[in-house]
Amino acid sequence: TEAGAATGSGVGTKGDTKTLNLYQENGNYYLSDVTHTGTIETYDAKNSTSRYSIVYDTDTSFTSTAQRAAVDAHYYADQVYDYYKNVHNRDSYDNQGAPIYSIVHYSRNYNNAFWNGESMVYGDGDGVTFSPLSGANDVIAHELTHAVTEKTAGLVYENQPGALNESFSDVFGYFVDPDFLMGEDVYTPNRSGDALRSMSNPETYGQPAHMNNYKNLPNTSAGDWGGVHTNSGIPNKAFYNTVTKLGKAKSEKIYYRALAYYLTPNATFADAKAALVRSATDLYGSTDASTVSNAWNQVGVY
Ligand SMILES: CCC(=O)Oc1c(C)cccc1C(=O)O
Ligand SMILES: [Ca+2]
Ligand SMILES: [Zn+2]
Repeated sequence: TEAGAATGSGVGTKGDTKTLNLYQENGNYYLSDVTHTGTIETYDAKNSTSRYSIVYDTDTSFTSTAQRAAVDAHYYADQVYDYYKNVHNRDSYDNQGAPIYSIVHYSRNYNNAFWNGESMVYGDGDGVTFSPLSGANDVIAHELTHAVTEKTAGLVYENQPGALNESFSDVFGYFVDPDFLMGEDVYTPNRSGDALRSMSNPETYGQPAHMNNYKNLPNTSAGDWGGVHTNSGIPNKAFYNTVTKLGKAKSEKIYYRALAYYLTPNATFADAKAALVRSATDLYGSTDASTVSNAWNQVGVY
């Protein structure tokens, strides 16, 4: 038969069955989703950090244990692509239909996920701190939003702009997975009810929720570039204050507008407040804008 799009199914990291968009050629079925402008493709690093090969099978069902992380990465990449297209009319992270690449089984016992400038990369976790990191849609949304941020505001990954970079990734993680926990589905598989971060109560996981507790860490790798994963608790709490008042529909338009039109690479928390207040004014007027302003006042950003 002619090569082209096919539909299949796979078993994810939680043992659940998911429908998959595939590409069929010469009797092989690839994790290559050709239903959008750019393809969405999923690769396997096989515990290496430099050699990847596209995941494929000789039939349309991806049910092996080794394929589970790839099934989730592929399915959730499509879900996050659809979120940005359907809600914000943004065609992939560059708004020009860039292909989206995911790499799973990166390294060994790797408790990390990251955007490497062209692909989302997921470790398998060590089974204690994390289970395979592609198993949570808020993680995929977080990573792909790093790519959106890079193509829009370009928030520099250090100090306050870096903490904003992190926060915007968590915020769009909320919009795709609307609960205030981040990474809860892959964090500590042997303990329930906890998470990597909490946006409603950042302090639960050691993050500040107010400027009075801003942590001045060194702008080094060891200092997490001025504590970008620590100080993001403050803008995350401001987001929590905003979305609990304005709701998801208004908040996602305000946050996307600020990210795509107003924020600049060296934005401080005060700049982010101003950008969000301006976006709220543009879209919904002064009452909602003052709600946003108060949300930031409450975390000590005046
Ligand atoms: C919610 C996703 C997330 O935070 O991924 C990271 C992990 C698990 C470790 C180190 C960095 C990141 C990141 O993407 O910032
Ligand atoms: Ca979540
Ligand atoms: Zn991040």
